[in-house]
Amino acid sequence: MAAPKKVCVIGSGNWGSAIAKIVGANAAQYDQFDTTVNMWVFEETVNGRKLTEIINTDHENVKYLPGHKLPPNVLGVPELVDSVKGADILIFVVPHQFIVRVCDTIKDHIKKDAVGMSLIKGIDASPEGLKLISEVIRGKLGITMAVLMGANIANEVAEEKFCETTIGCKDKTYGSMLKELMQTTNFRVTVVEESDVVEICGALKNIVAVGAVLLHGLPRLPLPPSWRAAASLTSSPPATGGRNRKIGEAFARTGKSIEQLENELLNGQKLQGPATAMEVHEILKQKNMVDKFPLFAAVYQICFNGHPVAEFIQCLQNHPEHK
Ligand SMILES: NC(=O)c1ccc[n+]([C@@H]2O[C@H](COP(=O)([O-])OP(=O)(O)OC[C@H]3O[C@@H](n4cnc5c(N)ncnc54)[C@H](O)[C@@H]3O)[C@@H](O)[C@H]2O)c1
Ligand SMILES: O=P(O)(O)OC[C@H](O)CO
Repeated sequence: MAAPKKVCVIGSGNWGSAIAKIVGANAAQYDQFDTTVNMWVFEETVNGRKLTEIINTDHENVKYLPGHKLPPNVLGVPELVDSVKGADILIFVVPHQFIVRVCDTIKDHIKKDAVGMSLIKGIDASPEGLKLISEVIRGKLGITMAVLMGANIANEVAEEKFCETTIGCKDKTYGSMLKELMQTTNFRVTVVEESDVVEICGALKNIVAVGAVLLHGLPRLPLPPSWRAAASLTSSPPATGGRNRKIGEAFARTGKSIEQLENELLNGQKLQGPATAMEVHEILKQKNMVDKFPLFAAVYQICFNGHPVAEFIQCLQNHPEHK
C-alpha cells in the first residue's frame, strides 16, 4: 500500500482554521492520509501566549476562529519551512497579498511531486497582465495545482452548516483524492476539470459581493425591495455574514476608508473584495476595457476614489448592455 499522504495547511486565518478542522478530521479518518496535519501559523501573541501554543494546547484558534475546536491531530507550526517538510499535499489559504512571499520561502523545501490546492480568492495584477493565484504558485514552485472555491463563509462551514464547494482539478486522480480530504456530510464537494474558471469566478465574486452590500447600505434610494433581494442573490454570502458585508455596510454608513475599517473591525482578518476590485481595475485599464465592466469600475471608484455610494445606481443605469 502507498505511504499515507502528509498534508500541510499553509495559513491559519478564519478560512484556514475552518478548513483545518475539516482536513484534520478527514486525515484522522481515512487511511490514505497521514493522521498528523501541519498548519502553518503566522505567529503572534494573543492574551500573553503564543498563538501556536494556544492552538496546540487548547485546540482552538482563539483569534481567527474562536468558539470552534480543532481536531487534536492538527499541529500548529510557527516556522513555514518546517511546516511544509515532507508534505505531499499543500493547501494554500493565506490572504492573497502574502502568497508570493510564502512561495519564495518554501520553494527549496517542498517535495517536488507535491500537489497544491489554492483556496485563495484574488488575482495577481502586474504590468504583464492578470495571473491567477494558482498560476503564481505553479510558476514559483513548479508543482501541480488544483483550486477549491465556493460561496463559503468560514464561520458557517465551521458551524457545520450545509454548504457546497467546487474543486477545480485538471487531473482526475488528484481530484478524487482531494475530494476525500475535503468532503464532509455538510460540506459537499463537486470536482470539475475547469480549474481556471472556478478560480476566476471565486475571485470576481468578491467584487460583486461588495457591490451588492453597497446597494444594501444605500438608505434612501427608490429601490424596490425586490431589487435589493436580486442584488443579494448574485452572491448570497454577504447576505449571511461575510467580511465583505461587514465592511461594505460600515463603509456606506460611516464614510471611513476601507483600510481604517479593516483595522477597526476585523481583528487581523483581511478583506479581499475591495483589493480584488483594485487589481481587476488595473488589468481593465491596461486593456482599455474599464467601460465594459461598469460594476467592477463602480466598486473600485467608490471604495478607493471617493465617489459617492449613490453613484452605484448611475453606473448600473448607464451599463453598456442597456444602451
Ligand atoms: N474567511 C472566509 O470565509 C473565506 C472563505 C473562502 C475563501 N477565503 C479566502 O481564504 C484566504 C485566506 O483567508 P482567511 O479568512 O483564512 O484569512 P484571514 O483574513 O482570516 O486572516 C488573516 C491571516 O493572515 C495572517 N497574516 C497576517 N500577516 C501576515 C503576513 N505578513 N504573512 C502571512 N500571513 C499573515 C494572519 O496571521 C491570519 O492568519 C483569502 O484568500 C480568502 O479570500 C476566505
Ligand atoms: O468573508 P468574506 O466576505 O471575505 O467572504 C469570504 C468568501 O470569499 C466568501 O465566499
